[in-house]
Amino acid sequence: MADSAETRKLVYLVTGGCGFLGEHVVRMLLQREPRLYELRVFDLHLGPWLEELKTGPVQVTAIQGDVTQAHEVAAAVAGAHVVIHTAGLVDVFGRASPETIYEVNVQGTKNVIEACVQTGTRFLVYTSSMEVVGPNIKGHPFYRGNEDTPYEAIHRHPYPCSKAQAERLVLEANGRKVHGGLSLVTCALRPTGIYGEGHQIMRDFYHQGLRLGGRLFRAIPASVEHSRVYVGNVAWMHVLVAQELEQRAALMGGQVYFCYDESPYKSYEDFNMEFLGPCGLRLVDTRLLVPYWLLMLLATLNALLQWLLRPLLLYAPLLNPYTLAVANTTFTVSTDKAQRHFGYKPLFSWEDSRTRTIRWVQAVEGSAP
Ligand SMILES: NC(=O)C1=CN([C@@H]2O[C@H](COP(=O)(O)OP(=O)(O)OC[C@H]3O[C@@H](n4cnc5c(N)ncnc54)[C@H](O)[C@@H]3O)[C@@H](O)[C@H]2O)C=CC1
Ligand SMILES: C[C@@H](CO)CCC[C@@H](C)[C@H]1CC[C@H]2[C@@H]3[C@H](O)CC4=CC(=O)CC[C@]4(C)[C@H]3CC[C@]12C
Repeated sequence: MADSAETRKLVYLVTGGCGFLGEHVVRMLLQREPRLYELRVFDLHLGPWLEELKTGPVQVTAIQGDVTQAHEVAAAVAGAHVVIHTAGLVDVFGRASPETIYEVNVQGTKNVIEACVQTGTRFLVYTSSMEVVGPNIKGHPFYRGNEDTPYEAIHRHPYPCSKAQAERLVLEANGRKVHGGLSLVTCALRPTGIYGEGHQIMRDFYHQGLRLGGRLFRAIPASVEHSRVYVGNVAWMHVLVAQELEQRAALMGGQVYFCYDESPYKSYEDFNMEFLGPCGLRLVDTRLLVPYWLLMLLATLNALLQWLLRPLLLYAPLLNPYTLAVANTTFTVSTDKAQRHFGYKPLFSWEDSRTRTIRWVQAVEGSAP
């Protein structure tokens, strides 16, 4: 579409716009939403890279704010046509308290919804998570499931509980009258494990491998498969949903969509090696030496250490009872609902996603751990 002033009339707000996913959503909007007049980037921690975005035709407004503060959210939402709500505390490592996780992920989402209702913003896209579904506390596998697959979604950990509550609030808000008398249209996207440029956990694994002499030790059987999705395709799905939500409100309003692409089903560790292998690391199979019960013991010791050290320092290793259980439970998605409902097709092929991620990891080598 031609870049002309009369086409540029929409105001978007991206909460968490400086996060791993949020930054990709911001950049994707600037590349793929020709109607954009103003892009508001709302985050607790603003990134310096935002400055470079202020030279283009779109007004980029950086807003340092806290989603737990209703008045800050309302001020950021007022006048926006679309809100993409990605802000959240993504903590399965015990860094934040359950109360804080709830405050950000649930109360923060309530604040976003109420701000839309009070100020008259009609379109809300929420970044939910596969964890709303599973793996559940019983370790039941979710094998090639879709949005309609029956599954006992029971959780205890604060993170999946908070995401499930927030998603439910967003879907229940669909159809509420907003200021001005029109209806709020909401939907929730459920990414599986996101990877790509900026993924902190991938960076952590890479630095762990460098510290261990170029080796990572397999803890999870290769047969335990996870779905993973490239961050660029997750960002693209967010933008596409936001663009289609008005025209297809009756079909898409109140719906959930898994985020998916052509990334292969593999165990979490084997999938990571698609990027870490070409960067010089190798995965050593130690499962004969380290049986699962010993892994559980190590994970439990990590949790105990975290609790004992908390008054002195934050000890938050990747391995804890929750992350081990999740990693050790198959969770794969096979669906085309997003394509059927709003014509989604991945923007990045698996080969392109892999190449981009490898290049990023290679660039990470020089960065501080
Ligand atoms: N990383 C993953 O594999 C997956 C992530 N998700 C969801 O995607 C969303 C983004 O996740 P990531 O980009 O991975 O995490 P991230 O931690 O990189 O980004 C979250 C952003 O939210 C901001 N934020 C946190 N608390 C805030 C507050 N009180 N007020 C304002 N901003 C706040 C952070 O500063 C950060 O920039 C989250 O809602 C997460 O639950 C869903 C599925 C998978
Ligand atoms: C046995 C351990 C040492 O090798 C392996 C530890 C791997 C874990 C750190 C990851 C395994 C599965 C990941 C989670 C999964 O991708 C689903 C997620 C969805 C989200 O919404 C946020 C991230 C996460 C919880 C993700 C976090 C890291 C793992 C637990």
